Amino acid sequence: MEVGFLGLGIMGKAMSLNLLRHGFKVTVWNRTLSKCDELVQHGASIGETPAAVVKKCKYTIAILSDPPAALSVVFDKDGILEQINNEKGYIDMSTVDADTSSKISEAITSRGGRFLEAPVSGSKKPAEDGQLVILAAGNKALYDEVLPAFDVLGKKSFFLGEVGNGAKMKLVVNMTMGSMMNAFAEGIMLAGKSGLNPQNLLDVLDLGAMSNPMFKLKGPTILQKNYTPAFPLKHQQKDMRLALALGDENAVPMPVAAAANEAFKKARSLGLGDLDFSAVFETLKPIGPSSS
Ligand SMILES: NC(=O)C1=CN([C@@H]2O[C@H](COP(=O)(O)OP(=O)(O)OC[C@H]3O[C@@H](n4cnc5c(N)ncnc54)[C@H](OP(=O)(O)O)[C@@H]3O)[C@@H](O)[C@H]2O)C=CC1
Ligand SMILES: O=CC(=O)O
Repeated sequence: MEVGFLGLGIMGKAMSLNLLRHGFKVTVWNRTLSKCDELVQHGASIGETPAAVVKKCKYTIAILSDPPAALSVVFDKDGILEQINNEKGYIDMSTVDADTSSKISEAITSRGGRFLEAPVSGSKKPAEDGQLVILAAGNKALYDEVLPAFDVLGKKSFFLGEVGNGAKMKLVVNMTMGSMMNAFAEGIMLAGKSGLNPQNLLDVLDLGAMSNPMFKLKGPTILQKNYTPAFPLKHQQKDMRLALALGDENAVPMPVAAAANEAFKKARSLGLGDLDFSAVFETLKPIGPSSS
């Protein structure tokens, strides 16, 4: 199977490598074109523009940072719309809001193309291991056709119906995750400041009802102050922002998520946006001379 792949960030690089490893022919494009070189060493071809990738490939997948990026590769010069037609399918796996996804869907389908949104749950390691959870919605026939690719990229794919449902599900999941990360960070800080050994807290949490892979993975790295990005904090804050807007539209009070969003915003204001989202822990430290 031949696929185009747009976006070689943390997720896109791991996912496209995974497709290559499993025998897919992959044509890659990235805004910073030099990032394609490593993929070429693993057998990928390069498309000079998103339009060139779509011209060459029946199916094109994208995973890009945010709504402006997702819209740009579709609508801008040399974008997808220049080559989309009734023989082509476009699959956007970026985390965006339902409105952005719907705009893209309308533009693609009005030119005869088929569209699927398919954001993913799972971070760098699950992407490397083909263990993502895929939250697809849109054209069901296209979903069925690209399942062989989803089976390589993920451990489970959901088809959630009309365009927008995948985006909404992803935002609900990440809103929950961002709130949990803040509670976890506060717990670790409180344990340490009140004279407990934070490692003991991790051990206790891991044995109880709150045990989960995220605490297991991020607890030790927070204690080591290792914030090498797997999921960049700026993207987690974008997801909180978009989830809060979804709450706004639906009149759902979300005080916990709103507080978590403020913490991520504070982290960004401290210059931590490119670090892992667990770096929100750093916002809990007093700024200036330490006090007891
Ligand atoms: N990392 C994670 O754990 C997960 C991330 N996601 C979501 O997946 C998406 C990608 O995340 P991730 O790979 O971590 O992000 P990165 O920041 O590592 O990569 C972002 C990608 O988007 C591209 N990009 C940014 N702006 C533009 C633009 N205006 N036009 C074209 N391309 C652009 C970047 O290109 P360039 O190299 O030129 O900057 C890069 O390829 C995000 O929506 C994120 O929320 C979902 C699940 C997990
Ligand atoms: O979007 C991030 C993730 O870990 O899922």
